Amino acid sequence: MQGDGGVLFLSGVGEVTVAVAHDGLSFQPLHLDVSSSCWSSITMQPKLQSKLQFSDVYAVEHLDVGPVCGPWNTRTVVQGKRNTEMNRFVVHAITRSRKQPSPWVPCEYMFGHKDLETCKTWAEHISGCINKEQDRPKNLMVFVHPLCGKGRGCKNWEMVAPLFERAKVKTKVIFTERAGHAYATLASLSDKELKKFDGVIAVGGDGLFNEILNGLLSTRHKNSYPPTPEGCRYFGSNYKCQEYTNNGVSNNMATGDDVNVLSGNLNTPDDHEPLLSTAQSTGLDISSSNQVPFVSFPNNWFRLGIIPSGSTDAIVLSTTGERDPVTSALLIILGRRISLDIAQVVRWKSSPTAEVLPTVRYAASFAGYGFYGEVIRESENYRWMGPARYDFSGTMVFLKHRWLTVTSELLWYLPINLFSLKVNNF
Ligand SMILES: Nc1ncnc2c1ncn2[C@@H]1O[C@H](COP(=O)(O)OP(=O)(O)OP(=O)(O)O)[C@@H](O)[C@H]1O
Repeated sequence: MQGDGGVLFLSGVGEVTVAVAHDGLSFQPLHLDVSSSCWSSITMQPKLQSKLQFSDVYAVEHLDVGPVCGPWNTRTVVQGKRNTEMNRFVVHAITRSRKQPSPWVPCEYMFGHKDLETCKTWAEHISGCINKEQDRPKNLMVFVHPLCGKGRGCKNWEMVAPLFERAKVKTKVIFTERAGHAYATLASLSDKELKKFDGVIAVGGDGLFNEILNGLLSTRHKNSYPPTPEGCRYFGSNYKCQEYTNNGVSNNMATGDDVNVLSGNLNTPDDHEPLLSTAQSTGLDISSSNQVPFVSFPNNWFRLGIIPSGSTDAIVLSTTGERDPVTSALLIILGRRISLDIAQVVRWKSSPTAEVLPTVRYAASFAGYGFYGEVIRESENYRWMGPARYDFSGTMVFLKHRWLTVTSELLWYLPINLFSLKVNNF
């Protein structure tokens, strides 16, 4: 490598002059009769580009001596069609898929050179450039729901895990064993532990994501509660309701007791919600359950991500727009983000001591009540049916024909950052 470029052998193209700019690489075939069709005539793998942005590169690997292909343009004889043995390194990037169902797929630019040191220098230089890319995660906590959707949670994780490994993103993987596992793990995780991670990934559907969201925010989102609706007065004094901020605490700092009061409240029997059963072990080393949180949300560093594997995947469809595990994994690794509005829903309920206490939920993308809530609750009894359970339980609930009277009011929205798609190259 000399200065800002040099000559390398690019697999499928032949000898190229490689120029390095601050934002990427560009390649120019050295022999002009290796025509531009070389870039587009490749049908065996995703199309290579004559320019490569560092923001699209997720890994660089040095390889041993081995074969590098000649030009794929079979009409040319310049470099020959045979493989040539040389020192190699591979630049792993993402590209739009031409043939596969995934909108984004990994693609490889394999470079070769007869000199080992030249190869090493190039690989190190490109690695250095991609390490300067901001906002990429280094350490992620991953929850995999084995029974989500059509039962593809584990398979989807197995499919994308090598991408994280190649990009040197560390992952702590937890396979959920029951409803509420992800919620309990995150809600009780010490902030010191949480700070070791750059984000949390759900390999599952909307329900698992919702557990993660609630587990993270339940003790760490600090804001005054939204104004109480008129109806609250029926349970007690409105003033009393307003006194609480999130975590069941007043404007003063949280105490362990306050947090426990709310946790107890979350688990009242009339909730019947799987995401809030927190009694069993979480599988993580929790240092303190009475912690005073110092990680608070919203913040700019912590990210959430979804590898879509559920029955409906509504949140992924409203972020990346694609229900594709590989696309999501690549966008997560590259640190692409989009902001997602989160709604906080507070229900005021009277406790056995007649005190009015808040029950708090967070929702992304959509929140349901009444018919929708009943369908979701009913459908959990038929998980073995797969996604068809929603049609079945929808019919069942419809036939029950229950009436509910509801008044609703939009309270407020909190934007938090999510991993996902930045509209770029689309
Ligand atoms: N190991 C488990 N066994 C039983 N239930 C689980 C387990 N892990 C998580 N759950 C619960 O299953 C619920 C649904 O999971 P998830 O959202 O991943 O799949 P889905 O319902 O098929 O997808 P979608 O929500 O997109 O329709 C979650 O709310 C979670 O509480």
